[in-house]
Amino acid sequence: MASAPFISSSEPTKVDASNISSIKAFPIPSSYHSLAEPDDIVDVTEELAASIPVIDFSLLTSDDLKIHTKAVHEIAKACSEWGFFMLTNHGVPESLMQELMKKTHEFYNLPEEEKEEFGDDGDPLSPIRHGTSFHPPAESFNYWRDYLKLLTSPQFSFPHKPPGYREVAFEYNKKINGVARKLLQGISESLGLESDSIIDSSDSDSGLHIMGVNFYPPCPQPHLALGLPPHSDFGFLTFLIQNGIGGLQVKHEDKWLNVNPLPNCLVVNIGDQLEAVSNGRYGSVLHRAILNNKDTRISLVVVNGPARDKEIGPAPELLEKEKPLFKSIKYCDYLLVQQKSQLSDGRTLDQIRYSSQ
Ligand SMILES: O=C(O)CCC(=O)C(=O)O
Ligand SMILES: [Fe+2]
Repeated sequence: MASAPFISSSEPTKVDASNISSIKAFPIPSSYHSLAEPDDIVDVTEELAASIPVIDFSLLTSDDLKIHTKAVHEIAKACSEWGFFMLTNHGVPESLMQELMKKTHEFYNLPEEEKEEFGDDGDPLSPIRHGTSFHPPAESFNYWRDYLKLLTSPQFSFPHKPPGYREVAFEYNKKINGVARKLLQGISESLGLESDSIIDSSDSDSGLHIMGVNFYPPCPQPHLALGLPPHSDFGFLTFLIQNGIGGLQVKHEDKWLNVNPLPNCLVVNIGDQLEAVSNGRYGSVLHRAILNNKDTRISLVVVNGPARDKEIGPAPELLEKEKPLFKSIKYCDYLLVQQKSQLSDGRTLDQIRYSSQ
């Protein structure tokens, strides 16, 4: 079973506040003090953040070849220079995203005992996992978030409560899968591959897709703790939405940048499988979630990926002129490696990287 969902229980620590002059004086347990250098979170460059690429999805899907080709070039640039971008005009209705956030709030407002049946058993391939922190068995710090992780493809698994949550998530997931498919085609083209090359070789239409719901309550000492530590995502692409409260930071040119998404956009980042397929051309971006002491933040990610038993490695077409940087490995085995990794060991991808090229 999961460790007790400590965070969503109303008060992390009972303290007599009558003679405390600042919220910062509330102690959070030292096991949450993962920010070794607290100044780290303010060392961000707003100027660079303003140039985060924006991709207009409607141009990618245009019937006009010139417009489509230009969009593919822009994707190539965003993926190779940044590893993430904001996707606008994606066609996922705003009302659907809002309803999903509303239902997520309702889920987290359920009494703890109502969520017990979904407790994380530690198996990354379990259909529904509810828990707290990041990878509880492998980490040396606790992280200030509760999570829900769902296998949404090939079979759609989702909690049956609160009423309507499953249905709205199903609809959202279907829409995101449509966007993900088109984007993977554009990305294939941007690598000089056939449009369906990545989809076909990874059987991603029957792929293992995972939805993650992150719940970050206000943290009394946000300068000491993190919601999520620096990590890269394991799949091809991650699609993120949030409830209007910021907290996502990405590492770019060795600096942490705050991501302030445009209204209704999808924040997309490259994951490990795409770095492997592209033989390192498109880097899987490091990112993390910081905290605040005022508002509950919710983010929701959909990670699409190859079919569980497909062996994934650099696309053979790319290896005609260059050596492979990564070994091929079955997707489900990669997920197990990631799950077992100590976070301090660096990126999981390094474990399948050829040592000297
Ligand atoms: O909450 C966020 O902004 C980041 C979420 C994330 O990186 C993840 O779920 O993998
Ligand atoms: Fe992530």
